[in-house]
Amino acid sequence: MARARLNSGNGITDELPKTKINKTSLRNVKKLLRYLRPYRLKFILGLFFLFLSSISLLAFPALMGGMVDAAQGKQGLAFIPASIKVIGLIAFAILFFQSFVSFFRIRLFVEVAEKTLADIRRDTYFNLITLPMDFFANRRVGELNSRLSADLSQIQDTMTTTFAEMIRQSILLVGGVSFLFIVSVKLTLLNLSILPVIVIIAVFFGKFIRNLSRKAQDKLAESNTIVQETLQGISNVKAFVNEAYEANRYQNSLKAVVQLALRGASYRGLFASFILFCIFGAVVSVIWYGSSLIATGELSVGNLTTYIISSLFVAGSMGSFPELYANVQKAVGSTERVIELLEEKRENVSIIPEENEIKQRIKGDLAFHHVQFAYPSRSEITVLKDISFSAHAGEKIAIVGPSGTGKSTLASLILGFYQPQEGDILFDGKKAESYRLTDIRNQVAIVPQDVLLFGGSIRENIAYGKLEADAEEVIAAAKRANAHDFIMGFPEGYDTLVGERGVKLSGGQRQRIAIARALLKDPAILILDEATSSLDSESERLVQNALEELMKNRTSIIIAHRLSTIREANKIIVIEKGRVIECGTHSELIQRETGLYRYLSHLQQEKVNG
Ligand SMILES: Nc1ncnc2c1ncn2[C@@H]1O[C@H](COP(=O)(O)OP(=O)(O)OP(=O)(O)O)[C@@H](O)[C@H]1O
Repeated sequence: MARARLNSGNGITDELPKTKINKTSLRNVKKLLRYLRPYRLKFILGLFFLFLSSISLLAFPALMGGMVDAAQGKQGLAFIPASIKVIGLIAFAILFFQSFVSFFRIRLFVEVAEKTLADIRRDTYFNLITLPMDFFANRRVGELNSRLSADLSQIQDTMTTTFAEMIRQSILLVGGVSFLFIVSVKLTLLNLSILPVIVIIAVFFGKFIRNLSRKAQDKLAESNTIVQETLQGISNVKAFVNEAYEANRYQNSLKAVVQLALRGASYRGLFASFILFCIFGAVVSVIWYGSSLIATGELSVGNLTTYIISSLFVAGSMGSFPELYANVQKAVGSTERVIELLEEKRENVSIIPEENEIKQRIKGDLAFHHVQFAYPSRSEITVLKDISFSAHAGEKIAIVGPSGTGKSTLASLILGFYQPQEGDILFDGKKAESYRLTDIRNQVAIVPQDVLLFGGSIRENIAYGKLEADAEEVIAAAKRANAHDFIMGFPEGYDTLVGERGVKLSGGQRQRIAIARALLKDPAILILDEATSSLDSESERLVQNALEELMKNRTSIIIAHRLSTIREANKIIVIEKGRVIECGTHSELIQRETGLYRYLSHLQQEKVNG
């Protein structure tokens, strides 16, 4: 039974796994329920309205029965008037009251759930962005994001709908069954005697059928994979003239789907017939037995009406419980995952801007002292081995080496994304650990290889380096980064939107925006991860000039791919397989007959000349 969604959840929760409800999972639910606390008064009021609306619904079977009896002049219940008209008016009054109360119940529940969920969403996001890099290295971020939003929607759904529905259906069930007993013990016992048999068969059979249909779905997914694979690799299929082979493979797979589906259909048909038989069998039995009780004067027609309406309530609530329970199980699973994320160990970074202000200034001396590092997710491979070097404030240090030797890893360590397992990184002669993480990151800037811009305006993207910067500062930085002219060339100037990830700008333009951003940040230490993809020579010159401007008066660590750009560096460090194998100035290194730097340098020279 699909219920209308009452909240802002995105409804992709169908595939969420169910979780067993036990002590541990309930403890997690309790933890998450803390988020309800600020809204508890509204929540309790909502519960009260829910209670009122459910209770008032229970008056209907008695009123309807009373009305039928009143029509025959036999209305004998003390709490119901004898006039049809009065009963009808009371029924409408209750109906009106019920609608009125329901409105407030829904309004309150949705408000509480929306606000609570917004708080949980906010906290999970805050937590997520302050988690260490290693957390993200081990997960696919897109998957994490969609899973998280599915989990939160499930929790939201449960809070707004499932929870209320469970309470309502429980009240209707208890009230309904009580009515059944009050009206006729004999009839109720007859009903209840058949019920367990139906329930047991339905539960077992239902599980069996669900299994079958899951298998059919899996098979269908398999056959879809064939289509996807062959279309993606269509050139292979054609080059090997394997169209017939693939067509046959697909046809066989489809056959298997149909076979499984047909098997499922037989059982499903059997099951449906059985359930229909049971439902109508129960109706016929009740009316049959009820009529015979009317004939002997043990029951009035009104009583039978009350009985039938009450049993509809009871059947309805019984029928809704499996789905409601399944939803609760899913929500418990979701809660577990959300709590897991909320309890994940965070980096020491605050989300309050004032707390991240620089407390300890860094002048710009940087040193690596016997640093050894392996990524936590791949601890068996030591990426950096015994790395030592030093840079005085204001110097230019170039890091050179073949691809995959650990140059970017070195940059990550400077930024404190990871901590070395052995050795120390020193800023102004003091160990990195003696600084707050935010002090280091606030005074180190990186201009990465692939500049990623956020989807806002150019102005916002530059100001990302210093959020409090005013318009003049942004323009000054853009001018120094050789970006002002091209920005002013756009009709909207600094308000031009850069498109998702900055796709509307060229590579060189994006780089100059990143340089302007770093200029605004004005760091003591700059890390420059040189772009491998080459720009055209004019763009290259503009970027290079901007970089020279950026490197002035600060320590610069240049991860260089084009050796022509680092001739002036104070020191060139050559890394191979995670070790420093050469270190010196360009003129020193180029003289080493068998040196790697000399070899790489010649190689690039040949490429340029050739
Ligand atoms: N997050 C990570 N988790 C595990 N291993 C990683 C991670 N990032 C990089 N590595 C591994 O560490 C090694 C060094 O990578 P790194 O990116 O530092 O090399 P690089 O010298 O910068 O290469 P390039 O010049 O191609 O950019 C590689 O073997 C890489 O596979």
